[in-house]
Amino acid sequence: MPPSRFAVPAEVPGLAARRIAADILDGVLHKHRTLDDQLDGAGAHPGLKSLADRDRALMRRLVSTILRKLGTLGHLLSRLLDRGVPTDAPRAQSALLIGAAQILWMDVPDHAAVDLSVRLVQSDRRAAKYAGLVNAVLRRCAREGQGLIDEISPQTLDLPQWMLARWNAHYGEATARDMALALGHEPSLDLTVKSDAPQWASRLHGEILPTGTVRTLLQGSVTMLPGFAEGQWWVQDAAAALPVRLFGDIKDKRVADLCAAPGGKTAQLALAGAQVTAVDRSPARVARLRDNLTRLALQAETVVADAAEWPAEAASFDAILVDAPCTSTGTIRRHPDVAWLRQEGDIAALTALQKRLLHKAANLLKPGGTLVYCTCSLEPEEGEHAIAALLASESGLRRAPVETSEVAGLDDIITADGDLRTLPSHLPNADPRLGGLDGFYAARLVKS
Ligand SMILES: C[S@@+](CC[C@H](N)C(=O)[O-])C[C@H]1O[C@@H](n2cnc3c(N)ncnc32)[C@H](O)[C@@H]1O
Repeated sequence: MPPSRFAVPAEVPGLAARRIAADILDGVLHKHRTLDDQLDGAGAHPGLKSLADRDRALMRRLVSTILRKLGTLGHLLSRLLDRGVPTDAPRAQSALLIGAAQILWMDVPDHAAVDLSVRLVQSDRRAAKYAGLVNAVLRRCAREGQGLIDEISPQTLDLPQWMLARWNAHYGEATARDMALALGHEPSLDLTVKSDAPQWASRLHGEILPTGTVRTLLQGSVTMLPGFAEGQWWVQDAAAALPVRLFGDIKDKRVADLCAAPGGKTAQLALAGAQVTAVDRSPARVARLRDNLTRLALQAETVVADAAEWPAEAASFDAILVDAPCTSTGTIRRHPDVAWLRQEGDIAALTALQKRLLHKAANLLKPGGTLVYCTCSLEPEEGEHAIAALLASESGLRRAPVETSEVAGLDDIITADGDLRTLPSHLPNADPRLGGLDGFYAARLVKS
């Protein structure tokens, strides 16, 4: 990205945030780059450094909203544009998406949304000729957009059709529809606290979920919130906090966390008093895990390795967690780019890796030890089917079904086999922003 793009003097307030939003959107939609990659770390958009916190939060919300409503926006723009969205100028497309999303779902005056999108195209060589079109279409969107959306069922448009078809087949159409509906809402911020949840719920204007997670609607940078710098909590979806609970009492037990970074579950294991070895293949992510543990004042040994090939001694761990890499379709609420970046063909490659990791875990586990396998995927191949295949091939393992009492009485998240299966539509709330869970699967197995 040439720096001259953001070095425009005396820029109109708010334009830099929209320009960065357009760049990041192009990154997801046309360059296959994840949001996380473009927002943090070495690959982060260079213009982010000069954005004020408020503009940065607005930009993030804008991009997330567009990705969450991409099918609806595509439908709407096709109704408002006689000849379709211009294909010879990506900036015209992103300016239309950005303008329409602000008009329909964000607290931005319509005239400002239109004006900023027109400026976005005017400052792009290829898109400048579409300034008049963008102006006219967005004005029409302000007048007619909501009416056009009310004519359709937007939630089923806002997911790739291959994904929706799989969920229809596995969960049934009614549940798949509820899941799609839940994914349309901006999620809460979920925190795992080290202790004294009531105090943190009160200080962070949140509530305590039955499972102990503190859930709040606070927005903006988490690093500015009370308790972050003091290491009193970490960000972790309420569903992601459940698999580690399945180990029960692990104080002083030797535990391997085989896909550990950035360390949300490692932190839970360390907090519970386990002697944790945290393994992850990615050096950069292990560095982040170490930083997180330092902030939280928790200890774990860290190893950078392919866990499936890790040369640790067989039968040497009391407990093993495999939080396997997966398609992450359960995290679309928090990572709406996942819906558009994933392909159905990704599932097969990931299930092959999950299988290798599971067999390694079975080998490293002591007799009598407990293995917890989990993924943040809604695809049965990465959950139920993976465990069925493992149990069929490893006769020394048996399932230890999860009891309702272990998950705060939430019986609808336990399957007939006794595994955990959380869905985005679970834990409903009258205020949808306070409801929902990431989609997780977890199974607990014991070695004889
Ligand atoms: C779902 S994330 C883990 C999240 C983590 N357990 C937490 O709670 O914060 C999966 C992790 O697996 C790591 N990974 C992928 N393939 C791996 C392999 N073969 N061996 C070890 N780690 C691997 C990725 O780098 C990624 O950090």
